[in-house]
Amino acid sequence: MVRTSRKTSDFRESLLQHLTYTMGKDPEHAQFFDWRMALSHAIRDRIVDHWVASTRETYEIDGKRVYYLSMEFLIGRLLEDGIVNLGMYQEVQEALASFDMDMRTILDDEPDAALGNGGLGRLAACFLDSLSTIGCPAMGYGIRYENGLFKQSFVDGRQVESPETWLQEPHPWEFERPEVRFTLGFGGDVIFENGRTFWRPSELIQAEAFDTPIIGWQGRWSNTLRLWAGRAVDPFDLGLFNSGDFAAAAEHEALARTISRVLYPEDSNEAGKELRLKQEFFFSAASIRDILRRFDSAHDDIRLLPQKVAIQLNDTHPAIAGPELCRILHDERGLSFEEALEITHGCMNYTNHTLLPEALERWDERLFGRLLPRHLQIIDRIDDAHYKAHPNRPLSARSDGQVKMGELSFIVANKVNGVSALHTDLMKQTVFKDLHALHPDRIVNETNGVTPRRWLHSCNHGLSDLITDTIGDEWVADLEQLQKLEPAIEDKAWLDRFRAVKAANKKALVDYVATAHGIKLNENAMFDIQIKRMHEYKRQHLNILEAIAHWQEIKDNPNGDWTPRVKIFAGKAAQGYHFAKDIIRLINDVSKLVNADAATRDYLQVIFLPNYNVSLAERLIPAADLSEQISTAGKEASGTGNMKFALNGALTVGTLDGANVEIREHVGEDNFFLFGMLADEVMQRRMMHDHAQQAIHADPRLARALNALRDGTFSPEDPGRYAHIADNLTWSDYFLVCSDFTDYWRAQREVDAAYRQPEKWAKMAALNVARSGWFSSDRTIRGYMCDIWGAESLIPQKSK
Ligand SMILES: CCc1ccc([C@H](C)CC(=O)N[C@@H]2O[C@H](CO)[C@@H](O)[C@H](O)[C@H]2O)cc1
Repeated sequence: MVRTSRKTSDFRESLLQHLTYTMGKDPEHAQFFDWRMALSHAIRDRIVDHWVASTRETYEIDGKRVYYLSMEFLIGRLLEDGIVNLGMYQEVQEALASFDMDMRTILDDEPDAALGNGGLGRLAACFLDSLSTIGCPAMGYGIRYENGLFKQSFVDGRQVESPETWLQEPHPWEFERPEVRFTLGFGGDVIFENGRTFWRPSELIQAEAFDTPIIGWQGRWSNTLRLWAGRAVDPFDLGLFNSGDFAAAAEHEALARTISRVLYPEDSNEAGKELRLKQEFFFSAASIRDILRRFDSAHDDIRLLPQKVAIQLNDTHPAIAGPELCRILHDERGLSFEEALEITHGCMNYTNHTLLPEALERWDERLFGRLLPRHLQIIDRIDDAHYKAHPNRPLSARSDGQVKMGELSFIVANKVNGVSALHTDLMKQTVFKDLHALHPDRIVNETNGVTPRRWLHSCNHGLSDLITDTIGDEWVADLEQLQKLEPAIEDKAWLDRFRAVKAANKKALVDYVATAHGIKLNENAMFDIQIKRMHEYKRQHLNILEAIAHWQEIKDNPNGDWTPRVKIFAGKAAQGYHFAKDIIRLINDVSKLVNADAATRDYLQVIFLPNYNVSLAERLIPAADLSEQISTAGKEASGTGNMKFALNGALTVGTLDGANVEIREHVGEDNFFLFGMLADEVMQRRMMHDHAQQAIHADPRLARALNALRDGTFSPEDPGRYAHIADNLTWSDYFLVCSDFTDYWRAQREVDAAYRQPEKWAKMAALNVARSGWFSSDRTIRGYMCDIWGAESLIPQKSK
C-alpha cells in the first residue's frame, strides 16, 4: 500500500488521499463504505502519533502499568469517538460537506463492535476511555470474537437471533500483530521429573494479538486494547490435502478459530460449557504471557512484578489468570510456591459484578481437571496455603466437586471491589460473608461510572453545547464542574433552551423510529424508557403490567385528563432464557393492541425496538424524559444506564437498588421518583409464602391486569399464551413484582403529575444533569488508581 505522504495538515487533503490510495476510489464512484474507510484511516493516522508517543513514554518512565482483563468490551462504534476525542468534529464535517457527503450517514455506516453482553462489557469500554483520558498507562486484554452479541429481530413479536458478523468487512481500527503469538495448551497430563513438576498439554493452540488504539480526550494519551484470536499451530496439513481429505486438511485452523469465534450470550447465567472455560483460559494465559514478556524486557528480578504490574480481573471470567501466573512462576521459573503465590497475590485484583447465585462461576472439577490438570493442583495448593494461614476457618475455592471461581478470585486477590455502595455492603453480608470476616480490609467499593465523552458530549450535541455555552468545556474531562450549572437553572431563558434541547432530541428519535420502523410516535408525550438486558430481576414485566393497568384505566375513562406517554422498551434475552423471551413477546403483543386502540393511543403508546446495542442507546438516552430503574432491591449490582439517563436530563423512577441509591443522594430525593421495598424488606417479604396473592388481593388494578394476561386479551388467537406469566407472578413471583406494584403505580402517577408542570419537570431534570458529575468513569478510575492499583497518571493534570 503505497502512499505519497502519510498525513497532510489539511484534513480534506488527507481524506482524499486515503480515498484514492487506501480505497482506490475517486469521489464520484466512492460508496459510503469507501468514505467511511477513508475517513477512518485519516483519523487513525492522527491517533497513531499519540499512540506511539504514549507507548514510548510508558517504557521510558517505567511506572506501574494496569492490565484490565475482561471477556467483554462492549465498545460500539469507534470513528465518531476518535473524531470527538481529537476535537476534529467541525473539521471533519466541513471536509465531508465539501464532497457533498453527510457526516451522520457516514458515521452510521460503521457496525458496532458488540463484543459484550451488557453492563460488565460496557463498563470495561468506558474504563478504557477514562484510563486514556487520565493518562494512566494501561492495557485492555480480551478476545477478538469474530461474531459479537447476536443480532435480534422479531418474528410475530418473538425474538429471533442471527449471527453478528461485524468482521465480514475490513475493520479499520485494529492492527494485526503477527509477531505477538503465544502457544497455549489444554488437557494432557502433569509429570514430575528431577524434582520439578511439568504440565504436558495434549492440545496446542496459538493466540495472535490484534491491537486497537484507545485515544483519550483531546488526544493527550492513548493506551492499547489487545484482543486475542485463536490460530492453529499448524493451520494446513498438505499431506491430508493431497490425499483428497480437504476438510481434514483445514480442520486444525477451523478448530483453533472456534475458540474466538463467538461471544457467549449469557449475561447472568453461567453456561458451564467446556468451550467457555477454554475461552477464559485462552485469553487469560495469553495475557499473562504477554505481561511477563513485557516485564522481562525491562526488568530482571521477577520479585519486582507487583510494583510494576496491577492486574484487574473483570469478574471471575479471567480468574484462571491467578493460578496460571502462579504455575509459570513456580513450575517454569523455579520460585518456591509460597513466593510464586505472594507475587501473584501482589498483582491480582478482582471486581464482582453480580450477587445472582446462577451467575457465579462454579466449574465441575472433572471438566476443570481434564482441561487444566496442573491448574487444579495449583488451586489445591492455594487452598492449602489459605488453610494454613487460617486453620480455624476452612474456606476453599475447591469444594463439593466444584471449583468456585468467586472464592478463588477473592483468595488470590489483593483487593476485591463491588460496583456500588449497596452492592459492596451486600457482598460483605452475603456471598463473601465468611471470607470478609477473615480478610476485613480486602473488600473496597468503587461505584461505577460512565464516560461523559460518549454518553453526553458525543451523543447529545444540543445539551453539550448548552452546557459549554454556560460553563465552558472543561466539564468534558472534569464532570463535577456540571454543578456550576445550578445558578443558570433558575433562569427561565436558560431553562427554555434546556427544554428545547430535549424536545429536539425527542423529535430526532421520532424521525428515526418513523424511518427505521414505520411507527409514528407522539413527540409531545412523555418518553418513558427501559433499555437493558432482559431479566426477571430487572422487572420489565412490572413495567408492562403497569402499562396494561394504565391502558385499562384509560379505556374506562377515555376522556379523562391523562398524561400522554410513550413507553419504549429495548433489550436482548439470552437464547435459552425462555421466560425473558416470553416477556418480549408479551410487550410486542401489548404494543400491537394498545397502539391500534383509537380510544387510548393518543395517551399511551408502547414500542419494543429491536436489536438494542450501544449505538441505539446513544439515540434513545438523549430523548428520554423518564428512566426506568425498577429492579428488585438487592439484585442490580449497580446499573450504568441509570447514570447515562440522569446525565442526559431524564428523571428516574426507581427502587433503592445498586447505584440508584447514590444517584438519589447526589441529585436530591426531590428529583427522583422512589418506590418499592428496600433490600432487607425484600428478604422479609419473600419469607411470606403467599406474598404475591396478598398483594393481588389488596390491589384490584393488579388483579385486573393479571387477568388480561390470562384471558387472551393480548393474544386472542392463542388465549393461553401468557397464562404462565400470570401464574408465575401469582404463585412464585421471586422478584416481588406483585408486592411492589401498588407503590410503583403510585410513583408513576406522581410522575404524571410532575410532567404536567413542564417548568418544574425541567428544573428537576436540569438538576439531575448538574448533580450527576460524580458518575463519570474518570472519578471511578481515579478511585481504582488510588485504592487498588497504586498507579499514577503520566500526563500533567489540569490544576483545580
Ligand atoms: C458467566 C455468565 C455471566 C456473564 C456476565 C456476567 C456479568 C457479571 C453480568 C453483568 O453484566 N453485570 C452487570 O455489571 C454492571 C457493571 O458493573 C452493573 O452495573 C450491573 O448492575 C450488573 O448487572 C455474569 C455472568
